[in-house]
Amino acid sequence: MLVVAAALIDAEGRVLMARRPAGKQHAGLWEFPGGKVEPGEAPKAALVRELREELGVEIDPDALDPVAFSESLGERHLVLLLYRCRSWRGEPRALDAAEIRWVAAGDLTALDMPPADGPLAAALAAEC
Ligand SMILES: Nc1nc2c([nH]c(=O)n2[C@H]2C[C@H](O)[C@@H](COP(=O)(O)OP(=O)(O)OP(=O)(O)O)O2)c(=O)[nH]1
Repeated sequence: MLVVAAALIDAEGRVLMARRPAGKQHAGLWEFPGGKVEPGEAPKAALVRELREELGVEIDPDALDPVAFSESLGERHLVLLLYRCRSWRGEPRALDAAEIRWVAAGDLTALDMPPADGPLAAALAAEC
């Protein structure tokens, strides 16, 4: 399963994190907004679509820069691609998540996250 996710970074260098809603796998854990790439879909196009659906923001695919990827061998083999984004249109809203929060880069690794996210948060924090 290929999953794309974004670190939206604001002017203060904080990262937007989303808490997974009840009833879903990893409920209550903090994740980077994003979702599954559909068959035949380009990764960046999938991420633009997911951020529109989940946060109500519009993003130019050219504003997405790859940061790192990680893999997790759970029930399903997951490959998670993380992109960085510093510009978008609209104010992010929690349309899908239980909650969204701006988090200082240095505080990211303290959040409870799905297993695949830890290495990505560390890579992002090291660059910010
Ligand atoms: N969006 C996102 N998903 C992540 C992260 N880390 C991680 O393990 N995942 C997993 C959780 C899910 O199994 C999958 C993303 O799928 P999703 O959020 O589109 O779909 P879902 O299973 O929650 O719900 P559904 O669309 O199948 O109903 O990737 C992350 O940082 N962001």
